[in-house]
Amino acid sequence: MSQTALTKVVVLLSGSGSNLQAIIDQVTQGNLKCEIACVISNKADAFGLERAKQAGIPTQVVDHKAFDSRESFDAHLQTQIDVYNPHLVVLAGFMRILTAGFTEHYLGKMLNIHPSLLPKFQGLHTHKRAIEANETFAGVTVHFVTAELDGGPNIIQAKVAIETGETEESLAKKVLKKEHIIYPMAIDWFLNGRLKMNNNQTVLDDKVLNPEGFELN
Ligand SMILES: Nc1nc2c(c(=O)[nH]1)N[C@@H](CN(C=O)c1ccc(C(=O)N[C@@H](CCC(=O)O)C(=O)O)cc1)CN2
Ligand SMILES: NCC(=O)N[C@@H]1O[C@H](COP(=O)([O-])[O-])[C@@H](O)[C@H]1O
Repeated sequence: MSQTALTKVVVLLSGSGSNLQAIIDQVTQGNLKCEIACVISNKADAFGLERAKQAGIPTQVVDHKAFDSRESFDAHLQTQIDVYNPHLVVLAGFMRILTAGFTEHYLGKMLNIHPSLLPKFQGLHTHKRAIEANETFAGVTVHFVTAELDGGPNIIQAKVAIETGETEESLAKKVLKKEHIIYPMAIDWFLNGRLKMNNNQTVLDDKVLNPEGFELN
């Protein structure tokens, strides 16, 4: 009997790849039914590429510095991704702002994980900004990617208390533990057809979620 082809996922990253590793681990354990078709980084030295190689996953480097515009970088990146015709594109610490043409092409099938409780602290240096703002909580958001930077509809959020004496490093460590739980969860929901984006809203099991998304306790 022919085996049904696994749904294909392409992962984009720029750094360590611990979120990629969490996804790989869930695939290996049989909890995520998909094939990570390729891991693509804009940084040749991203350790996430090593993690992919150790897992036998094809890798590519598309160096943004080799292109004279965001548009040309994104256009090339898109052609490299579309070779795999993925069902889902996962940004796992991918540190390039993507142009509207690119995000429209993958609208509704591209996810990102962002280390803040969006819409608070869009952009960079989120933990430093949350601590300096005397926030009582920090956290992480998985969201659909749209042209609006970190503005796509939320899917899942997880909170982390900011404690006395918290540092960027200590907070990042606590938040990453939550990231490694909620990203595979969101990907599983998408691959099982439970999660969709409609009219710039997140729909889970045919119900429109609140703007915060599903809150993981
Ligand atoms: N159009 C969109 N592009 C991207 C989104 C998005 O939601 N819409 N998510 C980001 C991920 N991200 C935060 O979650 C993020 C990544 C990068 C930057 C940024 O300012 N990048 C700089 C370069 C920074 C560096 O190289 O260290 C840049 O691109 O000039 C902000 C937020 C991915 N893209
Ligand atoms: N703006 C995007 C962003 O800052 N994403 C963040 O980059 C880190 C990647 O870690 P990893 O490489 O170990 O998965 C994660 O904390 C993720 O939330």
